[in-house]
Amino acid sequence: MKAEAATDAVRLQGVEYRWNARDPFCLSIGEFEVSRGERLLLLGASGSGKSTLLSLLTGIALAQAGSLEVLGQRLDELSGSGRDRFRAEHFGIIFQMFNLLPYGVVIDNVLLPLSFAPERRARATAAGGTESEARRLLSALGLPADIGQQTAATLSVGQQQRVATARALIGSPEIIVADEPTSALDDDRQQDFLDLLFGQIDATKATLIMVSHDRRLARHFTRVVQLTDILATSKRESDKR
Ligand SMILES: Nc1ncnc2c1ncn2[C@@H]1O[C@H](COP(=O)(O)OP(=O)(O)OP(=O)(O)O)[C@@H](O)[C@H]1O
Repeated sequence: MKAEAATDAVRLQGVEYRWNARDPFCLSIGEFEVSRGERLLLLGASGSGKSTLLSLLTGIALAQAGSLEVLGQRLDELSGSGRDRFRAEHFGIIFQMFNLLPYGVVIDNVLLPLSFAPERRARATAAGGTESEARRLLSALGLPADIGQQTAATLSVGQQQRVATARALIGSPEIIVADEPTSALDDDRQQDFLDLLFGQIDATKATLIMVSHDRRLARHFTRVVQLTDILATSKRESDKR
């Protein structure tokens, strides 16, 4: 479906999810909305369910109850392959472990999402060609000009993180999701990285949803939400007991 500009980026209501039926962990969200263009930081302790929530938002996991809409599209109305296409087209994802193809060269890693996302490919092509757009992003993220043909496995952690970020940004998806992308960096490099990321996001007006347990990042964002504050009331009460 066509994503309408008037809809929220993300809207959840009464969403429940367990990874498996016998697992005591259940993520249970009352209401949660993210407007388009927000830079949202979602804070929560380790194991509280932040990555699980990102898996639900991106359609990697499917909620067992409730309603979850992204850009006006209910994800449970899409088939598994439809959710995969929707994710590739509308989300740029920076994973906690980056998930680069280790034996692929940097340029191929950055271009990868375009194989599954015709609208993103068309935008990157219109911006001057897919390869030149990949190189522009790598350079804007502070990587040297000759890095494109290097294999991903030979990069430092900081370089891998920037390549993963270029891969998320290419073709200007509407929503950028980042799972603790700064956790491996010292304070100065965190600040550098966030400045570069925000600079690129400002240019495309994308929505940013970042999860972290590090509340010192809060000042960089337009809104900060504690995961415990969006849990369904019954779940919050049982956590207190
Ligand atoms: N792919 C998975 N399969 C099964 N269980 C999972 C999976 N991912 C997470 N879990 C479980 O879901 C619960 C919440 O984990 P999650 O990774 O969402 O928390 P988190 O807040 O992101 O933690 P961290 O900050 O340590 O990354 C944990 O009990 C975890 O073991």
